[in-house]
Amino acid sequence: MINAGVTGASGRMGKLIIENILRSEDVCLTSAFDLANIGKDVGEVAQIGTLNVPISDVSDMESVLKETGTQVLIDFTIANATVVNAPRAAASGVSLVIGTTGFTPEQKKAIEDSIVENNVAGIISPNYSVGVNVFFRILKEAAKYLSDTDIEIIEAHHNQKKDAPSGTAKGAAEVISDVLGGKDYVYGREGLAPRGKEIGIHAVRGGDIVGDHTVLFAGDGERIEIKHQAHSRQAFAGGAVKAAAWIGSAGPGIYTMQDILGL
Ligand SMILES: NC(=O)C1=CN([C@@H]2O[C@H](COP(=O)(O)OP(=O)(O)OC[C@H]3O[C@@H](n4cnc5c(N)ncnc54)[C@H](OP(=O)(O)O)[C@@H]3O)[C@@H](O)[C@H]2O)C=CC1
Ligand SMILES: O=C(O)C1=N[C@H](C(=O)O)C[C@H](O)C1
Repeated sequence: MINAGVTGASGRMGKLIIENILRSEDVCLTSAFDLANIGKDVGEVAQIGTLNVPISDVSDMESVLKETGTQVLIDFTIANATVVNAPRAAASGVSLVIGTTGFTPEQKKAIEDSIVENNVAGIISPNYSVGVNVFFRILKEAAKYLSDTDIEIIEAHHNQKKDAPSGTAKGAAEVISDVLGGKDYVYGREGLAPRGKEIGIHAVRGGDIVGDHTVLFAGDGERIEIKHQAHSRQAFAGGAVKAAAWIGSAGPGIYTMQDILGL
């Protein structure tokens, strides 16, 4: 059994991850952190019954992780918080499953460095669903044969999402760019904006859309659209708990969802 903590425990993803941990035979909830509801039982906040795990203030992170024997921290918060909290957990010898998106390249590198320097295991993935990771794999194949087409990525999410474009859209662009030997990205277009060889990336925000990603390869006289749609956050939460079970028994290093899913 792996002892897991959850940061962002009162958030949309945090609450669902806690529900998934309760159903898991491999992962056990030992700690929870957030900005609000400090001291309240995390199960009561998530409206799933008393769990006897209080929500702790992140300022007490090191002592709480130690006292509770937490081995893996699952973090779905916001980039500016993760870049501070994840290295603190790593320095306490705790492995990391990071779902937060919106990092700058420097923030992502700082977290990766903390994983390596502290000899823990860690994964930073913009999307823990099986489907999106298969979608990435399909994009890698498609890009090999469609290098002459115009490539556009369109993502749509709910109106509460803070970062844009999504981490998954940026991940899709990276997969394609790697195959094509490096591409420039253009985020949206306005005014005089003739198309070049870039990958266009476009973000739509509205209502309760869970997460749609479409990659368009448009050529002369034809086009291919490759699309993933999440119907429920369960697709992400289930994957994050699976990753925690895997990371908790892995050796030190930085891993990907491809490693965990065997893709
Ligand atoms: N990788 C994946 O598969 C997925 C990734 N995500 C990403 O996960 C992140 C969270 O998404 P979501 O759950 O929808 O967002 P929410 O805003 O619902 O949840 C985030 C939670 O983190 C809390 N928080 C903010 N700052 C801190 C901090 N310093 N310490 C502890 N807790 C903090 C927030 O508190 P408060 O509200 O008070 O600010 C909130 O409770 C986003 O970056 C999103 O893009 C989402 C879905 C899937
Ligand atoms: O904020 C969300 O909701 C989501 N964020 C992730 C992202 O930015 O790619 C993953 C998913 O699409 C939902």
